Amino acid sequence: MYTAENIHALNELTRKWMQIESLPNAVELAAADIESLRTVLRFHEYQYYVADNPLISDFEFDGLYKLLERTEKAHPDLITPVSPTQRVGNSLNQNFVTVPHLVPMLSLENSYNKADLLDWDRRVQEIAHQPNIEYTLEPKFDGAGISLVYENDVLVRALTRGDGVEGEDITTNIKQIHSIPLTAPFSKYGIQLIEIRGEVIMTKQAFALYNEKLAEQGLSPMANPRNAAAGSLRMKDPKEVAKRNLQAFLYHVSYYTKLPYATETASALLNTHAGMLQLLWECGLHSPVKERKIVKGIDAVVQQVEAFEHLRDELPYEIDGMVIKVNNLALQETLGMTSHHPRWAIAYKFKARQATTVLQSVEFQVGRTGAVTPVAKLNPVAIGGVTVSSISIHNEDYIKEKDLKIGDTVLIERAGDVIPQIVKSMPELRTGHEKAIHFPKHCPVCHSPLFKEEGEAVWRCVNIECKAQVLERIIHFVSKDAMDIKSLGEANIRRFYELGLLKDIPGIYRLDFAAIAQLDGFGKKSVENLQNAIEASKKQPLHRLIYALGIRFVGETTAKTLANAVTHLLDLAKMSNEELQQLEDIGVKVAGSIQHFFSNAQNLAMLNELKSYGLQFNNEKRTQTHNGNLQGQTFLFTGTLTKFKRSEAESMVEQRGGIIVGSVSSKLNYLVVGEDAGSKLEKAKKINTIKIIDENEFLSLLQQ
Ligand SMILES: NC(=O)c1ccc[n+]([C@@H]2O[C@H](COP(=O)([O-])OP(=O)(O)OC[C@H]3O[C@@H](n4cnc5c(N)ncnc54)[C@H](O)[C@@H]3O)[C@@H](O)[C@H]2O)c1
Ligand SMILES: [Zn+2]
Repeated sequence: MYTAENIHALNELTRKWMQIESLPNAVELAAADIESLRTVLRFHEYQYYVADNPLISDFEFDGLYKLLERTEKAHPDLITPVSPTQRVGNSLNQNFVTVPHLVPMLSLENSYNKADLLDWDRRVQEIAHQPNIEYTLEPKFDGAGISLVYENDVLVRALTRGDGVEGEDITTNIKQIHSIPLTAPFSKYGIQLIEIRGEVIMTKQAFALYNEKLAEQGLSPMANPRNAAAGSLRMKDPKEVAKRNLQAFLYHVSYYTKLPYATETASALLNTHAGMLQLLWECGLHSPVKERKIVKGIDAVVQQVEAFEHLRDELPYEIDGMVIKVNNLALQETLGMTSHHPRWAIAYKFKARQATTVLQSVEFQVGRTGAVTPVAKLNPVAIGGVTVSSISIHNEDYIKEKDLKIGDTVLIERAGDVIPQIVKSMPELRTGHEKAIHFPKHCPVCHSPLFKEEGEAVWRCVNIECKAQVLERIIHFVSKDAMDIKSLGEANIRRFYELGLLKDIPGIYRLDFAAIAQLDGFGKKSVENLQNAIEASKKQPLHRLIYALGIRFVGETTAKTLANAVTHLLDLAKMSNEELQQLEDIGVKVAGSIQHFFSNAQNLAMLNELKSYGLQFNNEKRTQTHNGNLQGQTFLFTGTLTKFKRSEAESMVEQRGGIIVGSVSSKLNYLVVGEDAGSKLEKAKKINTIKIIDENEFLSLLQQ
């Protein structure tokens, strides 16, 4: 569609309009410039919707789109039916059958500031001929839009948004999502056929787990939950979809027909948007009834969106803004829609979390397991208030997959507390001066040759004495989530190592404090602190020690599982591969790595030395709670607990000898269900050995 030359020219035009758009005083273009801006927008729409390959961030695109809107408003005579403002985007995929929506699935008008909201409210008031409009606010869920049709209480069809007029039929895939019921009692409300809109999302937790699994298989991580969710919908194998643990929020009824015998007043819920959400909820659909707010007047709206932006990172799922809707459905009808969006709703977008920048160079770092990780150095760029200047690019396959070169323009994303990721490179924008990234053949630290195991993406330095690895192992050992020896930070470890004062992990417990006291910057007090902190670490519970050892694939969760499974650390050395695999979430790969660790003579010598210094090798909980009434029973909590915090409930179980597990499986004894329990409950119902109990039953179980 576009030649390389076109792309370069359009990229330059884009940068020009972006600059103009970012000027402090909103400018409008001269009539003659409109067509050029439209060409730029059409190009980016094509890249985004058709080629699935955006070259600017959404924030940048929205800015250009607004510039066009403003200009068209000033010159209404120049609006043409083919202007980008006159339609919804196009993203149809040939692999699925397409089916028309009952009502077109439009876009939303976007706003980024208070002034835009006030402006919109003024327009609503004008058309409504009334002040103080009642609005609802909902999170703008950051996933993939879907449309569902229930007919005679049965889910008959699920579509993607597609081009807004027609969507792809993804019914089979959607049926894998547990928060979408296959049947729902709409007939109780006199409804025969109903079309519902919503968003399929992946929670932050499911996303993290999914990425962990990808990493275990040596595959590259996904950049964000949205891509992971959207990608799932169009997968060919529904079983794969089921594995991704997707969820859905249903937030809009776009159409319904009444049963012939239904009276006009079948339900008062049918009069407002909030009522509709309630109706969906009562029919068993996951609508945002708890999340939504109803307010009067735009000032209250502004207050609420600000409050929500602060909450953003605490939510279990990603949202990229809020959607504000007119609550009264009759008024919605009066307001109607443009060809692009309904006039009764507007999205308020939060601060952007994506940006484009240039990849300047690549450094290679050696980790504690010898894995060599390439780290890209970037032109510093601010995203969501933080400046990002370097970013892990994981491994050689990742570099190939993302097609990264030094000098490339890249799109990066920083979502909440997730480590920033490169979403993509933009080979279209290359000038020919970019350089390939060459992976080293030798360890950048100890210079021994690097090896790559069959089926793995990672190159490793296998020299066990490699300085980088030794240092990283010690740094990991003392880190916050491991032995947490705060006074012995990374800088001290490096310094002591260089001076020959610290060579390995057990060396921490035979540090020569007299020698340290002689060093610059170490007073009596700081040496004492260091000594105390090291001494205190001997009391750290077993699971921290296991995690601190840095066994490959053994993260904090697995370390807890292992600690719970034994009474003494060295019991792990005696467990067979099969026994290890019986444990929660331990598969063949993790079990192999644990066995590998415990069969290494050097590791065993290290453990024996640590033991001789008095570190906690016993599972204290097990020895103390040998007679606990929940001894050996496994528990999992789901939903919102109302009587206690989840962490409290978990420690009550552990104090009585019970074990907390991470997921529903046949190894689970009790599922404790709070409010709004979701997929875990559904899954547990299918395994009849699991006892499903509520909070009260849980309490009486504790007291037995
Ligand atoms: N980067 C680029 O080059 C480029 C090009 C074209 C478009 N885009 C981006 O695509 C976006 C336009 O896409 P869009 O039309 O899907 O708009 P949108 O994503 O801004 O908003 C509309 C969507 O929000 C979702 N949504 C989530 N929660 C909702 C709720 N509670 N109520 C209603 N809807 C809710 C729905 O799926 C709906 O379709 C723009 O933000 C633009 O930045 C980017
Ligand atoms: Zn090395």
